[in-house]
Amino acid sequence: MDNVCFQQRLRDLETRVRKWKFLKLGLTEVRLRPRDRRSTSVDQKHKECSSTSSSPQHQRPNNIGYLTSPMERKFTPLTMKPSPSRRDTEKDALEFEFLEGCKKSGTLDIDGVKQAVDPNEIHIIGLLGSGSCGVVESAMVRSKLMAVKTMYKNDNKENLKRILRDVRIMSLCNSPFIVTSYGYFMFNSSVKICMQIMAACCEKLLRRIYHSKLDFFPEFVAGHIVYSAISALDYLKEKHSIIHRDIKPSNILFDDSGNIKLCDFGISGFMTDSMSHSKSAGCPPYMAPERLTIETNSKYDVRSDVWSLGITVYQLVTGLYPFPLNDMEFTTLTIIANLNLPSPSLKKETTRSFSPLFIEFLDFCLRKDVRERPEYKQLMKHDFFLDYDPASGDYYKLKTINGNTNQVADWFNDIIKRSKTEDELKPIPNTPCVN
Ligand SMILES: Nc1ncnc2c1ncn2[C@@H]1O[C@H](COP(=O)(O)OP(=O)(O)OP(=O)(O)O)[C@@H](O)[C@H]1O
Repeated sequence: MDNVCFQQRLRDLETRVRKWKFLKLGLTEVRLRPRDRRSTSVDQKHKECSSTSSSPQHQRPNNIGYLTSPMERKFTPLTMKPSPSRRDTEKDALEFEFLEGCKKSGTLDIDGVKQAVDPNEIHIIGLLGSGSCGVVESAMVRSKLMAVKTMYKNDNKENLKRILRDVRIMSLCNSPFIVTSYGYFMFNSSVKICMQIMAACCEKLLRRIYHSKLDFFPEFVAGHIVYSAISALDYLKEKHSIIHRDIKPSNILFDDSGNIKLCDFGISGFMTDSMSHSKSAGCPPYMAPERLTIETNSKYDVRSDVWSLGITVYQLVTGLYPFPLNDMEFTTLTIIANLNLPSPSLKKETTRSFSPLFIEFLDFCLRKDVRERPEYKQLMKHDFFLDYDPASGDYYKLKTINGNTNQVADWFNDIIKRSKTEDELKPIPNTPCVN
């Protein structure tokens, strides 16, 4: 290998590792900062209620830096700090969008009625989950049970971008396969999105199943997940030119009636020419090979989400992440990105049997070479997808065979009954720990 080629390869590898480390250290640190945790208290919420009028630009930054470990702070070179005289126009635009958003803050659409709600009327009941950007809690607002996602604003531009994207996209969407937003509240240092409450995400369900030694997701549930997720992703693409970019088990939710919906648009992107041009971080273990390669990671399309859905479904039906994780993280990404190494396939699965249609469908989703991977419209013509389409006769046949009106709801409620809530927090070996 000549020297130029070797140097290029080294830079490539270094960038990939830095991206993953950034996600794991940087964003996770933000989630765990005690200062942020404190601000979830009811007192803090009340303090913030009247704070939307003052400009966030005149505030002191509420954190010292994005990477918050003392080591990282100590060694941040001074030259990395932007000069105060140089204006960051993108950040100014984001702050402006934030202030504009404040105008609609507090107007909730509850059961078709738009109403001005005071933040004091949010009565938190308990924690539903937490992610890299905030916490989700159940709450009662004017007699309506809802999920309230609180995201903390800091001085970091990426953090602000992420919050605004989540708010904007949640407000735009109107699909039975996407969690409904009722509205939001914007404060100086945090944002709350009020949304439809769901019963559990696939990640929690998988943990319950694993620790209670139950059977992993059956094929028919995987079929409903595929149908709902692809319908949601196709809606986002066709109606709003949006690519999700963060498909993984924790972002696919079930309600008690067996409905399956997508959530979390914090790192979604708007596409131009059907391509995404942003390098925003996603969750590396679920990222498509083309997103892990330096030459292509700034230009990719919806087929990257098809890959992430394939990995997610593979994991749900087998209980296993299909790549080795017990090695260095870097090695996992290299195996995914190497097109010469084979893709995972349910064909090789020995402990459970799946229909040839399902195996073929997942093989299509998991084609490493993006040029060979189908887009949504092609997947929607596949017989496995059509079997779960309510407009197709086969779906109803499936229901009658089992003499059951809602098999997914029955399966879901049975898992909840036979497993323990505390298992939702226990990780599964050899599976990415993303929340
Ligand atoms: N509407 C909802 N109803 C019930 N639970 C929810 C709802 N939305 C989210 N959750 C729970 O909260 C968890 C975290 O939510 P979310 O993924 O939106 O946060 P996040 O900070 O954007 O996370 P990350 O980016 O790490 O995926 C979810 O995995 C899910 O378990």
